[in-house]
Amino acid sequence: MSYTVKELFLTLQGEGAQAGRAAVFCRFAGCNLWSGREVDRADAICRFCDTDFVGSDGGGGGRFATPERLAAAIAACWGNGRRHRYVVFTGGEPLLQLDPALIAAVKALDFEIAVETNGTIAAPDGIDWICVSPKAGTRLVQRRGQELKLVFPQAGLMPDDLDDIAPGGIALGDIDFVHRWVQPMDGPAQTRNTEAAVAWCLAHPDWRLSLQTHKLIGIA
Ligand SMILES: C[S@@+](CC[C@H](N)C(=O)[O-])C[C@H]1O[C@@H](n2cnc3c(N)ncnc32)[C@H](O)[C@@H]1O
Ligand SMILES: Nc1nc2[nH]cc(C(=O)O)c2c(=O)[nH]1
Ligand code: SF4
Ligand SMILES: [Mg+2]
Repeated sequence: MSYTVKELFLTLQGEGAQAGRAAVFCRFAGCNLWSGREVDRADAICRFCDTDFVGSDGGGGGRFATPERLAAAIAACWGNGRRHRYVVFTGGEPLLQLDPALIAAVKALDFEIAVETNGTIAAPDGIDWICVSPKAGTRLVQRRGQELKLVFPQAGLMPDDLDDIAPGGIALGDIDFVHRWVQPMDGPAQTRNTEAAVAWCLAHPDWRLSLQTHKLIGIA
């Protein structure tokens, strides 16, 4: 299988429980919830996306013919050190492309593997850190992982709606995550959304605030 990558870059994970950790970001092209074209945004299932994932023209992007070639590009992006290697597969929707062969190839180069997914596709085995960010109007297929990161507020998918599906603490029935975050929706109402997210966490201490810290400090 070949892989289409929008961009590859070394930065700090900006969000969630791994915020501040050095990581190679492998941003796959394409998503199942939006074409990525502005003309289609209003009709998309996911309408608030902050990311350009169309094509393969970003820094380090391209078509990779084999898992070994993509893994080698990820390792080159990291540099020489073999310790604490960390790759975050994102997109677009990474689970459209991330497969067992690529997981094995980056593992062979000593990487710990994380994924940022919308939760509509089951994750393959072998991923060390699964962050699911569910989207209103979709079925939550990937219901376990390390973190659940809800972009907030989303009409039709408030944290309460998840409780309705399966009440009772962090393990919500078969919805089972170690951490639960609300992340203010970036966009025109960002300030108001942040205030609302703070208020939510104060009233619901089982949820924590995730800020997009890379945006705060002006890195990718
Ligand atoms: C661009 S998405 C790519 C991964 C995957 N498709 C997903 O949605 O989880 C990466 C992360 O950014 C979040 N995100 C996207 N647009 C956002 C926005 N406008 N404000 C805050 N977070 C956003 C997503 O929910 C997800 O957690
Ligand atoms: N620094 C940084 N951290 C991130 N965490 C999740 C991101 C994403 O777009 O998936 C992201 C991103 O785009 N940049
Ligand atoms: S699911 Fe993720 S990549 Fe796709 S449009 Fe929504 S936020 Fe963007
Ligand atoms: Mg991002």
